Amino acid sequence: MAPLRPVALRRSNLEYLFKDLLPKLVTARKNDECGSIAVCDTLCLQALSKRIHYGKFVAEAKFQDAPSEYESAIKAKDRKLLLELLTYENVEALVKKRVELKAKTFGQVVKIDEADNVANPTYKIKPSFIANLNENWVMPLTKEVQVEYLLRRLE
Ligand SMILES: O=C(O)C(=O)C[C@]1(C(=O)O)C=C[C@@H](O)C=C1
Repeated sequence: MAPLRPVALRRSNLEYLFKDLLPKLVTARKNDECGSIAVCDTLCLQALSKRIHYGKFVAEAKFQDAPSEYESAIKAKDRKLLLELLTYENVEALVKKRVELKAKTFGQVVKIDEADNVANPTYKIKPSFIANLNENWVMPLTKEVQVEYLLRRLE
């Protein structure tokens, strides 16, 4: 397998993270929990980075499945074609549904009344927000990693 070099997050991604995403998730206010917040943020970013960089293993499997198709796109340095080859829209739709279901399951605020009836479910975070985040940010970055990996695959 070709060496797995890290693919750096581009400035535009960092800008998106701090200017667009975080303000949608949190409210700025003074508090004394900065240390714990920084630890949680770091764990989240590490998990995201791991998920995104697993794209390299997926790309390798895709390459081994159809080496000649990928080789010609790699030799032509054709990013657009590589992106087309490695994209499976049906898989992406399934992943999106699964992410939303997981966000519903794990983000549910579990409340029962005195008669043990489960109240209408409410969520700590809107499940569709997480699903859209995955669709618009995590999957495109995973694919970017796959393209970058494949472009170096024949070196
Ligand atoms: O499952 C794959 O084939 C992947 O490459 C992963 C992934 C994803 O990020 O979830 C990325 C690209 C594909 O279009 C579908 C899904």
